[in-house]
Amino acid sequence: MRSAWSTHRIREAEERVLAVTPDGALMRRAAWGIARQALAMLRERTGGVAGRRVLLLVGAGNNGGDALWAGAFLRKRAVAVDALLLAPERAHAEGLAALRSAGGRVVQAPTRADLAVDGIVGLSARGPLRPAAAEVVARLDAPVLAVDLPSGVDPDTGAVDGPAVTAAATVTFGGCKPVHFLAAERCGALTLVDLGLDLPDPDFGVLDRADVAAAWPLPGADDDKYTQGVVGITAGSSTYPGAAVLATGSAVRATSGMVRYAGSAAEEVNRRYPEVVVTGSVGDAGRVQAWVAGPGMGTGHPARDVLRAVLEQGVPVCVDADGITLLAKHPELWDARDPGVPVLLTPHDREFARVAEPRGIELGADRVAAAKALAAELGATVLLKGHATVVAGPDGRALVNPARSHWLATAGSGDVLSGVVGALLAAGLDPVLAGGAAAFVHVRAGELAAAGAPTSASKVVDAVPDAIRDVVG
Ligand SMILES: NC(=O)C1=CN([C@@H]2O[C@H](COP(=O)(O)OP(=O)(O)OC[C@H]3O[C@@H](n4cnc5c(N)ncnc54)[C@H](OP(=O)(O)O)[C@@H]3O)[C@@H](O)[C@H]2O)[C@@H](O)CC1
Ligand SMILES: [K+]
Repeated sequence: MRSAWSTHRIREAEERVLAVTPDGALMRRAAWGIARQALAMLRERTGGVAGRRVLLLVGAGNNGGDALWAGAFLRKRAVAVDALLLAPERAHAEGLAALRSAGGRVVQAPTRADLAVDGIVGLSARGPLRPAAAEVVARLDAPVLAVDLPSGVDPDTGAVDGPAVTAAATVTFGGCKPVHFLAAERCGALTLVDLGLDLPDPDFGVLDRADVAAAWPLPGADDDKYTQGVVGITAGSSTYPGAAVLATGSAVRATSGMVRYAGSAAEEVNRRYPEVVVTGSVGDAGRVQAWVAGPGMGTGHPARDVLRAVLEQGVPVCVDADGITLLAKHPELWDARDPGVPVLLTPHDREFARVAEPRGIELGADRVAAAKALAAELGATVLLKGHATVVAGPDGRALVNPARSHWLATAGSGDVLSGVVGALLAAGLDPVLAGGAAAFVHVRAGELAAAGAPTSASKVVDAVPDAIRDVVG
C-alpha cells in the first residue's frame, strides 16, 4: 500500500531531518533524484543524453532550487541546460550558482528543449499558476518533468482552479502528497525519493493490486454457497428494474457465494440471473450476511420502510443512491441500525451534500477531509465517488482509489459498484477495505469493458470476473 501525507505533516518531518543534516544535503538528494529521472526520460525519448536540451522553469522557492541543482547535475552529463527564472531576484542562490558554474545558462524566454523541468512551485503552492508562469507553460511543447508536484495543482486536495502543469512524470521527496493520487493524471509517472523522514500515520492509503489480491475473498476447500457470505440486494422497482439487474448481476459476478434479491423487480432479475434467489420483500428474503439497499428503489414511504427493515437486520449494509436520499430525508432511520454493525454509504457529490450539509459539513475542494468528517459524524463508512474515489471510515482511516480512465462515467456504473461492495461486506471484509477493494476492481472492470471505447454498465458487470482474475491471478 502506498500512502499520502498532507504538506504540513511532510514539512514537520522534513524540519526534524533538516535539523540534523548538513546544509543543502536534502536538496541535493532531491535534485539528484530529478536529474536521474530527467536522464532516463531523455534517453527514452531521444535515445541519448549528451547534447540534449533541458529547460528549467524556476520559481521563487526551494522547488526552484531543486530544479537548479538538478540542472547542475545534468550539465555533468553534457546536457545543455537553460534556466528561465520566473522570479529572478528570489531564485535559489546556491542552486543558481551551482548551475552557472556547471555551465548552465539563464535565459529570458523559453528555449527549444527536449524536456522541461517544472520547478515553479512545490509544497508552498497556493492557487493556479500565476499569469507569467501560465504563459510559459502554455507555450511549452516539450514533455514536463515536475519537481515534487505539477505546479498550479493544489498539493493537499489535487484541486485545479485555473492554469496548471500536466506532467509526463513527477519526482517527489520524503513521502507522497495527496495531489499525487487525487490528481494522478496531472502527475504522470510518479517516483519517490527517500529522504529518511520519520512520518506519522498517513492521511490516506492507496491500495495496489497486491493489497486487493490479498484482501479478496477466495473460496476454500471447506466453503459452500452459504459460508462465503450471502449478499442480499434490495434495489430497483417494477417500473425501473435496471438498477436491480445491474446491482444484483454485479454481486453475482463478484462472489461465488449466494445472492438474494428482494423487491418488485424480482421477475426481471430472475430472468437475467436464474441463480439469484428472489423474493418480493426483505422480510421474506431469508438470512444474508450483508445487504445492498438503494439503487432505483425510490424515495417514497414504501422505500423508506424497506430501508428501515434492512437496517434493523443487524448485518452490514451498503446504502446507495435512493437509499442515501432516504437517509437524508429521514435521519431517524439511523436509529434502526445497531451502531456496532457497519453501514457503508456510496454517495456521489449531490447525495453526499444531501446528507452532509444539514450536519454542517461542506463538500469543498478537500474531498478526503469532507468524507472523513461525514464518516466520523455518522459512525459509518463513506465511499465518495468521483474521479478519485475516497473511502473514509468512522475511525479516521481513509483510502483513495485514483481513476486511471473516465470510461466509468456512464449510467448505471454506481449500481455495479454497490453490488461488488455488497459481495465483499458479505464475505466479512472490513468496510473501508471492502470499499477500497471494490473501487479498485470496479475501475479495472471499467477499463476492460471499455477497452478504449465507450462502454455501458451492463458490459462493466460482465467484466467484473475478468477484473477479479486480473487482480488476484
Ligand atoms: N524543506 C526541505 O527540506 C526540502 C524541500 N524541498 C523542496 O522545497 C519545496 C518547497 O519549497 P518552499 O517552501 O521554499 O516553497 P515553493 O513551493 O518552492 O514555493 C515558493 C513560492 O512560490 C510562490 N507561489 C505560491 N503559489 C504559487 C503559484 N500558484 N504560482 C507561482 N508561484 C507561487 C510563493 O511565494 P509568494 O510569491 O506567494 O511570496 C511561494 O513561497 C518542495 O516542494 C521541494 O521541492 C526539497 O528540496 C527537499 C528538501
Ligand atoms: K513543481
